[in-house]
Parts: sequence; C-alpha cells; structure tokens
Amino acid sequence: MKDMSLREQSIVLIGFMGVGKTTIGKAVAKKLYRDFIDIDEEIEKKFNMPPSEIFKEYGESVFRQTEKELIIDACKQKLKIISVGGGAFLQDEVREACLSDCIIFFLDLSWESWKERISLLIDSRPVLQGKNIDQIKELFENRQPIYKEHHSRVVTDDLPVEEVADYITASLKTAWDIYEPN
Ligand SMILES: Nc1ncnc2c1ncn2[C@@H]1O[C@H](COP(=O)(O)OP(=O)(O)O)[C@@H](O)[C@H]1O
Ligand SMILES: O=C(O)C1=C[C@@H](OP(=O)(O)O)[C@@H](O)[C@H](O)C1
Ligand SMILES: [Mg+2]
Repeated sequence: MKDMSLREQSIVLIGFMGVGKTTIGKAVAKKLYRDFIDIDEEIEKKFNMPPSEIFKEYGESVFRQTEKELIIDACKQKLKIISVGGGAFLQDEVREACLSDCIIFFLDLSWESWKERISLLIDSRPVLQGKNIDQIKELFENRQPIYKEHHSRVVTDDLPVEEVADYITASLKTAWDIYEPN
C-alpha cells in the first residue's frame, strides 16, 4: 500500500510468546501518544473469552482466521502500536500485510531468559499446554525463522520494559529524522 508517510505508519511488535510484546507495546504507545492495539485482546473481545478457551471451544484454525483478519485490518490503520500473538507470523498473509504497511520490531529474547518466565505463561498460553520443557524448547527454536522478516530487532535479555520501550522510540525517532526530515 504505502500511501502513508513513514511517520504515519503503524508499528508492529513480533516475537515468541512471552517476550513482552503486549507489555512493551503499551509502554511504546504511551511514549509516542499513540493508540495501542493488542490483537489477542481484540480476539478476546470478539469471542468474549480468552485465547485458551477459544482454542478449546472452536479450535486453533478459527483463532488463526480471526487473528489474520484483525491484523490485516489493523495494519491498514495509521499511527497505531500493534502487538500480535507469537504465532501470527506463521501465516504468509499476515507477514505480508505487516511488512508492506507497517514498521516491524522483532523482540528477541534468548531461550535461557525465556525459560525464567515460563511460570508466568504456562496457564494462559494454549500452545504451551501439555508440552514438556524439551517440546517447548523445540517450539521456541522452530518458531524463530518466522520472525526473521522484520525491520528492526531488539535483544531484550536483562532489559526492563521501560528500557526496551525507550530504545524502540529512540530508534523510530532517528529513522523518522533521517528519512523524513521536516
Ligand atoms: N522486559 C521484561 N522484563 C521482565 N519481564 C517482562 C518483560 N517484558 C514482559 N515481561 C513479563 O513477561 C510476561 C509476558 O509478557 P507479555 O507482554 O504478555 O508478552 P507477550 O505479549 O509477548 O506474550 C508478563 O508477565 C510481563 O510482565
Ligand atoms: O504463539 C502463539 O501461537 C500464541 C501466542 C499468544 O500471544 P502472545 O505471543 O502475546 O503470548 C496468543 O496469540 C495465542 O495463545 C497463541
Ligand atoms: Mg501478548
């Protein structure tokens, strides 16, 4: 599409579940005075139930179809900060919509750091349920190639939320000044 200036393009955060897309996305939105869209939250509002129940009740394919439609729609909007679920980039159409319309930040957390967060995630993330640690590690590794298509990568190991959000906003401001100086 690209009938938007760089400054108007929405920002999309991607990365494996639990890396902080929702938390950091909210912080970035606040710093840039933009609206925040969390795709999982939008799906939850639509079905009036959390992702884990949607998976149980309707199956993963219904979740993925809704996720795709909501992301494609969100990407067309200007000036948003959008956090997508860790599995969203499995779908070609989602990746293509985000790449063509938005600026994509990949939040990259090492497996060693991710492991420390597992207790915060295990109950609410349906794709982790019923898996042992080796199977989760395998999923973590198998998912990494889908995050390769991004515009900027942030290694978040050991960084608090505010610092990651500051890094992202500073990096955007630099790009805007270079490519679209007033
Ligand atoms: N930079 C960070 N440092 C420490 N904990 C974090 C950080 N970012 C997120 N968290 C915590 O990790 C958990 C998962 O974060 P969340 O934003 O839901 O991730 P995602 O949206 O990528 O699944 C939350 O409990 C959150 O408070
Ligand atoms: O990786 C995945 O397949 C998923 C990640 C979740 O989002 P977060 O990445 O925000 O945890 C959520 O969309 C759903 O549970 C499926
Ligand atoms: Mg999230």
